Amino acid sequence: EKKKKAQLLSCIQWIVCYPCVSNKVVSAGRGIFTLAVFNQGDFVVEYRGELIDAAEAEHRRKLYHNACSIFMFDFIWKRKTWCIDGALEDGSFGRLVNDEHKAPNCRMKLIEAEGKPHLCVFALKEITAGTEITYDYGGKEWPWRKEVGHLDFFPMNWCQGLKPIHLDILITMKSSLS
Ligand SMILES: C[S@@+](CC[C@H](N)C(=O)[O-])C[C@H]1O[C@@H](n2cnc3c(N)ncnc32)[C@H](O)[C@@H]1O
Repeated sequence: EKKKKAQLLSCIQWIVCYPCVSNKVVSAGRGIFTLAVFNQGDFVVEYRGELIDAAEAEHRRKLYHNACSIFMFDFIWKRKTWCIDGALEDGSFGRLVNDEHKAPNCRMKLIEAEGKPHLCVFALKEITAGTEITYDYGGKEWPWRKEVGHLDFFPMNWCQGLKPIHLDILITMKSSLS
């Protein structure tokens, strides 16, 4: 168990954040690139933030600018909608991983640890050093997939009314990831 936890922590330190220039759309903003090799199935990074319920998430979406709402990750856990609010610039990397729906190298999974849900990114295949970490944000027609190019061109409030994401794999772990 200790070894597993140490591995998870060191994985996180292998990741570095650069302004994103490698994405097809230059204005993807920041992206997360790995400095080390990840193998298929490896834990890569956690999408960290504040765990809130659906009512609080709805309330915050009304208050937040789109640029903050985009960091609110809705998901279903124990038959209810929950949200990890990653709007705060807390220096964590998971919230900065960009979307890739055609050939993502990672996927998001829901992990339950010590009775709480955690959103964790796992490698779908071997990822070589220097590669941008990406996962598929899910079903929505995200504006950048239409290659619009910049957040300023996105319609107002397009973040509101997004459907929660069903993450189909649930792993239960005893120890916390933090
Ligand atoms: C959760 S944030 C990811 C981190 C973001 N790149 C940043 O710099 O803060 C989601 C935002 O990143 C941008 N983004 C994510 N994936 C993208 C992609 N494939 N192409 C263009 N922009 C993308 C969009 O502006 C989106 O609103």
